This record gives sequence, C-alpha cells and structure tokens, in this order.
Amino acid sequence: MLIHTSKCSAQLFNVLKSRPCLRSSVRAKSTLSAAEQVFADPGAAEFVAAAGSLKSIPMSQGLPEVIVTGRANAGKSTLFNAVIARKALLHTSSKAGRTRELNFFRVGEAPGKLLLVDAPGYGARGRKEWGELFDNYLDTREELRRIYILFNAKHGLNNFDRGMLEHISQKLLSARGTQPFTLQAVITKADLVPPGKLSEVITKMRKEIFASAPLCLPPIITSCEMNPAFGVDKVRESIAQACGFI
Ligand SMILES: Nc1nc2c(ncn2[C@@H]2O[C@H](COP(=O)(O)OP(=O)(O)OP(=O)(O)O)[C@@H](O)[C@H]2O)c(=O)[nH]1
Ligand SMILES: [Mg+2]
Repeated sequence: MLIHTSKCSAQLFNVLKSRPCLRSSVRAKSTLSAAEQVFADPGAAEFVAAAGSLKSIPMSQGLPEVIVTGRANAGKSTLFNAVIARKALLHTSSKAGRTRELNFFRVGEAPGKLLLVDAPGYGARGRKEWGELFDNYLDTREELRRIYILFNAKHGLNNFDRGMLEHISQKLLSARGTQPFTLQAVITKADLVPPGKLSEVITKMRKEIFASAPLCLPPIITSCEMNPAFGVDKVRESIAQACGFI
C-alpha cells in the first residue's frame, strides 16, 4: 500500500480534479443539496435484514433499492459505509470474502428513504451460490433502481469483471426495450495508484468497461482512504438520482 502523506494526498486530489474524464467525481453544486438531504442523518441508517437465499430476501418495503457488486475485496462494504457516513455499520475486512449474504440497510428515519443492498464479491474468492442469489435478486426485485459495480484501481479489470459486465448488460434491457435498472461503474482505491499514473490507469479501465458494457454509466472515481474521502459525494448524488430524489 502507498503511504499517503498530506502532500501526496494533495497531489492525488489535484490529479483527480484536473482530468476532464475524472471531473464527474468532483461535486456538482446544482444537484448536491438534494443528495445531501437524502443522506443527512447518518445515525438513522439501520441494518434491516440479511438474506442467504432467495426465500430469505426481505419483503419489499416499497422503497427504491440500489445494490453493489464487484470482486471480493473491491471495497463494496467500505464504500456504502462512507456513503451513509457511518464507520462500521457494514462489516469490512482486509480478507476477501467478508460479505456472504445480501445485506439490506435502510437510509433515513423509518420508514426510510431508500435501501442500500451490500452483496458478496464474485471472482476467484466468490462462490457459485452467491452468484445465484445475486442473479435471483436482479431478476425479481422490482424496487431495484441501479447496480454499482466496483473495480479496484490498483488491479484493473480481469476476466471475471468483464464477464460480470457482459452478464449484467444482458439484464439491462427488458424484452420491451425499457430499462428496469441502470448500471454505474465505480473505480475504488484510487489512493493505491501513484498520482502520476492515475490518469492513464483510469482511461484504460474506462475503455475496458465501455467495451464490455456500453450501457454502463462512466466510472466515478473514489478513495475511502483519503481524508476527506474522495468521490463519495458523487456516489451519493448518483444514488439519489437513481432513486428519484433528483
Ligand atoms: N487503500 C484503500 N483501501 C480501501 C479502500 N476502500 C476499501 N479499502 C480496504 O479494502 C479492504 C476490503 O474492503 P471491503 O469494503 O471489506 O471490501 P468488499 O468488497 O466489501 O469485500 P468482500 O465483502 O470480502 O467482497 C478493507 O481492508 C478496506 O479497508 C480505499 O478506497 N482505499
Ligand atoms: Mg463486503
């Protein structure tokens, strides 16, 4: 892991801000206030349920939902903790394979504004049954508004990632040509790439994502290790928009 001195963080932040293709990660003032309102009360967020099988997926609460996916250890649970501004509502670990069920979290005071759904990772450390559970959820959940697919900036995309992008792409359009939910890419752990290489790394990942999933929304770049965390406001804004608050 790179050690990030404040000078290094400042340099990284400048790279992130200056690149046109990364500018989407910088605050969009016009829409931020609505997103800020949705996530204004971190203390009100609550764990709702865990589902290890299709049968145990909780009844819909009529709230819009977004789900996260990505290879094991991509930073899925950490990102959702950052989004709701809670340190450890979701369990994270340096060991891949920490999240093993679909975990539902309510945002906002009951009855709530929306649900965040944390999912187990896929790839070499994933399991077939987790993939089936994830697919079942996508195929049946009418409240699903957007899938967030995360890629570690340090590792780039591998064949599992490309396969997952292609797989989800097939579900993005219904037989009638409508889009029941959308797909948003997120590049995590930007702090693990040397600032001088970040633009090149992100440009390459962006092209690869588009090649496998042309309908995927262009990546939001994040780092939850930077202080303050980078790009999380943009993810909040994206969730609020997907769920109809903007
Ligand atoms: N350097 C750095 N580390 C991060 C970042 N985000 C998450 N991590 C670390 O990456 C590790 C994995 O994070 P998790 O959030 O548990 O990852 P996950 O994708 O939920 O993992 P599984 O549940 O096992 O699939 C933890 O040690 C986190 O602290 C980031 O932006 N930068
Ligand atoms: Mg996790």
